[in-house]
Amino acid sequence: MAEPVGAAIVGASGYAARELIQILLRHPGVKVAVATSRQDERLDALHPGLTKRIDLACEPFDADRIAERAGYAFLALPHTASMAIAPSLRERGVKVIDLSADYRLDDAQVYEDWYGHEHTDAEGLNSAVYGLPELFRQKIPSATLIANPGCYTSASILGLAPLVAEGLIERTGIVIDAKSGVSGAGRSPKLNTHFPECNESLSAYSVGRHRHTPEIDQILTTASGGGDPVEVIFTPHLVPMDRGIFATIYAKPLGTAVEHDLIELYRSFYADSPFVRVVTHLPATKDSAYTNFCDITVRVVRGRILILSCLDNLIKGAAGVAVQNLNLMLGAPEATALF
Ligand SMILES: NC(=O)C1=CN([C@@H]2O[C@H](COP(=O)(O)OP(=O)(O)OC[C@H]3O[C@@H](n4cnc5c(N)ncnc54)[C@H](OP(=O)(O)O)[C@@H]3O)[C@@H](O)[C@H]2O)C=CC1
Ligand SMILES: CC(=O)N[C@@H](CCC(=O)OP(=O)(O)O)C(=O)O
Repeated sequence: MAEPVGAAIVGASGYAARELIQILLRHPGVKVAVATSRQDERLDALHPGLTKRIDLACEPFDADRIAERAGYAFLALPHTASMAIAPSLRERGVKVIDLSADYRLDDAQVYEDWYGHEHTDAEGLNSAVYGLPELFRQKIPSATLIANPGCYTSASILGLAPLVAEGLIERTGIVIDAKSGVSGAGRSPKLNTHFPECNESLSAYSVGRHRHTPEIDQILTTASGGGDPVEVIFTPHLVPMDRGIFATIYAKPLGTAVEHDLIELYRSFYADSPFVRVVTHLPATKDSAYTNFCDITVRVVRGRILILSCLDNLIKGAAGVAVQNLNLMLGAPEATALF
């Protein structure tokens, strides 16, 4: 049997990193060979809930040491931290799957406008492939840098892609009312995710200015085949639950919409996508929690199309899709280690 490929987890103490490690520990073709952290700790001390033991101590980030032991690096870092180190890995031949937002937007100026930071890796931005396999499966195997999608973004894009690809809805005025569990904000404590602040409370945030807006617009415009930009009104909410994203999406059809036909369209659009479940019941976050599934259904109400889309933010929204991307890059079955 071939030797497993080495993988590095950068930012090993975070939530997305924990899910990645958990998934990779059951991957037959991959060995977690390096974990880097600013914390001098063992992985099992950082993540006592891992269901399989891993005997690995974290080390400070060092591109040379990663390149010696790993062909692939997952960057589970905040945005700006990823683009500060991705070039050093790629120069050494390490393929990068970046979970942050640093390589998702095509245009450095749009990144600067929405993230408030200058983009410092133009070459990376040009070569990155957006890692949503359901739309870009053909491009991923040859990529050397994957821009893994955001969690709200995946739920929203997967919910809308069949309609924009078929030109069935108006391209502007699409409303995405989205909710996230608190783990979506990461493990580092912040005031709004402090228990007494968010427990027993539901709140909207970043109204009209959430950074996932241009990402959703960009990918849906591509999925529509180009032309006038698709524009969404995206409103995120924080919900006092650990995990899960739920997006309720409203779109105006260009002709008469028939629910049954739309369900058939979605089934056919995702026929080759093992992790999109087009369902007829109303989905709930509990049904996709801890899985790599995105559950979607469609309704027609008073002439509007409603799409309900939900997934686990840490798995289908982050670590699970990252492993889907790795599998495609390795030429392995896309679902390896994910069921
Ligand atoms: N949480 C979610 O649902 C999703 C998250 N993402 C994205 O994935 C990435 C990781 O998210 P998540 O795991 O939730 O975040 P966490 O805050 O849980 O973890 C991020 C880790 O990055 C390291 N880190 C933090 N700041 C810096 C810095 N300035 N320089 C270097 N390293 C730093 C820390 O690791 P250490 O202390 O070990 O060095 C930290 O634990 C982010 O870009 C996030 O936006 C994407 C989709 C969904
Ligand atoms: C609840 C919460 O705070 N969620 C995060 C999104 C998590 C995510 O997908 O972020 P990236 O685009 O950085 O990968 C937010 O709204 O910024």
